[in-house]
Amino acid sequence: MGLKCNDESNHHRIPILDFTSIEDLKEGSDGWNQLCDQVREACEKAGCFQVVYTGQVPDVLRQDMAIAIKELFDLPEETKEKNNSPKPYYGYLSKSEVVPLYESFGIEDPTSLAGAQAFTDLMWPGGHPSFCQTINSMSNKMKELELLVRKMLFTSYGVMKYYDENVGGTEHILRAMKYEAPSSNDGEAIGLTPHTDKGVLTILHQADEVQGLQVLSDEGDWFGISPMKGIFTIFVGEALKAWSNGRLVAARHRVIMSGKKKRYSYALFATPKEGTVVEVPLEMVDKEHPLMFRPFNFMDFLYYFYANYTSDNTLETYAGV
Ligand SMILES: O=C(O)CCC(=O)C(=O)O
Ligand SMILES: [Fe+2]
Repeated sequence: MGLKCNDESNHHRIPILDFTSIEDLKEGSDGWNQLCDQVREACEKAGCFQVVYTGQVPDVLRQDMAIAIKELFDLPEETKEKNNSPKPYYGYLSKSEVVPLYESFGIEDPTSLAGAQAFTDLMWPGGHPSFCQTINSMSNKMKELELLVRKMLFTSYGVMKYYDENVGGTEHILRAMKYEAPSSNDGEAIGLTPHTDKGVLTILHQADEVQGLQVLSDEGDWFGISPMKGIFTIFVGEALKAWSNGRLVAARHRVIMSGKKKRYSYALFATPKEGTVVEVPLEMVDKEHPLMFRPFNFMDFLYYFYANYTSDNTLETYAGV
C-alpha cells in the first residue's frame, strides 16, 4: 500500500458532529438522545469522528496552546529528556530510526494544576506561569469533551450505571507532537506509523493548517483528515473496544508528511490507570455479540504490546476468548 491518500472525499469519510448547541447538550433532550446515538454509530462504524467544539474552546486559548507547544519543542534536547517515565509511551520520545521526523512529550495529569505545574517546573526551573496555565486550561477543555463523548456512548448503550466507575478508573495524559517536514528531495514521508490508540478515548487537535493525519477506511484505503479550527478528532482506543465487547472499533491511523512545513498536534488520552482491569459489562454480551474478551489488566496489556508487537491484532491475541 503506497503513501498516497484519497483526499477527494475528505470531509465525508467520517462524520462531523456538531457539539455547539446548548440545547443538544441538555441530557435527556431529543437533541441529546440523537447525538448520543450518532456518536455511538460513528464509533461502531469508523472508530473515529470529528467534533465541532468552537464555542467551548476560545480562539485565544487555541492560539496560546499552539505557541506553548512550539516553545516546548524549542527547548534543548537535554531538557526535553527530563520528561521521562517508566511506563511505555508516557514520556518524551526523541526522533528515532523508525519515525525520524517525529518527536513528542507526554504530560501526566495535565488537568490538575499540580500536574501542569510539575511538568512546567521540570522544563522551566525558573518558572513559566503562562505555559502552565495554557496547558492546564486546554487539557481541561479536552477532558470535558472526552467525558462528554464517553457519557454519550454509555447513554446510548443504556449502561450509565457503570459510567462513574469507568471514569474513576482512568487518567488523562496530554501528548504534544511535532513532525519535521520531509527532507527536500522526498515527496512524502512517514510521520507516524499506522497504529490504533491503546487507551479509552483520544481527543486530538491538529494545531495548525498542516495536513498529515490519515485514517484507514473499511475498504482499505487511507483518507486524510484536514485540520480545522475548533474541530477535534476523536479516536476509540483498544481499551474501550474491549470494554464494548468489540462493538466499538479502534480506527487505524497514521501521519504522512509532505511539503515544507513542520506539523504540530496535541492529544488528550484517557487511559486506564495502573491496576485497572478492563472487563466487558454483562449488558454488552448477547446472542449476536458473544463474549470476545476476558477481563485483563490494562497496564499488563500495554507492556505486552510493547514487548510483542508483531501484528495488528495484539488485543485479540492477548485478551481474546
Ligand atoms: O499527530 C497526529 O495527528 C496523530 C498522533 C497520533 O495518532 C497519536 O499520538 O496517537
Ligand atoms: Fe494515534
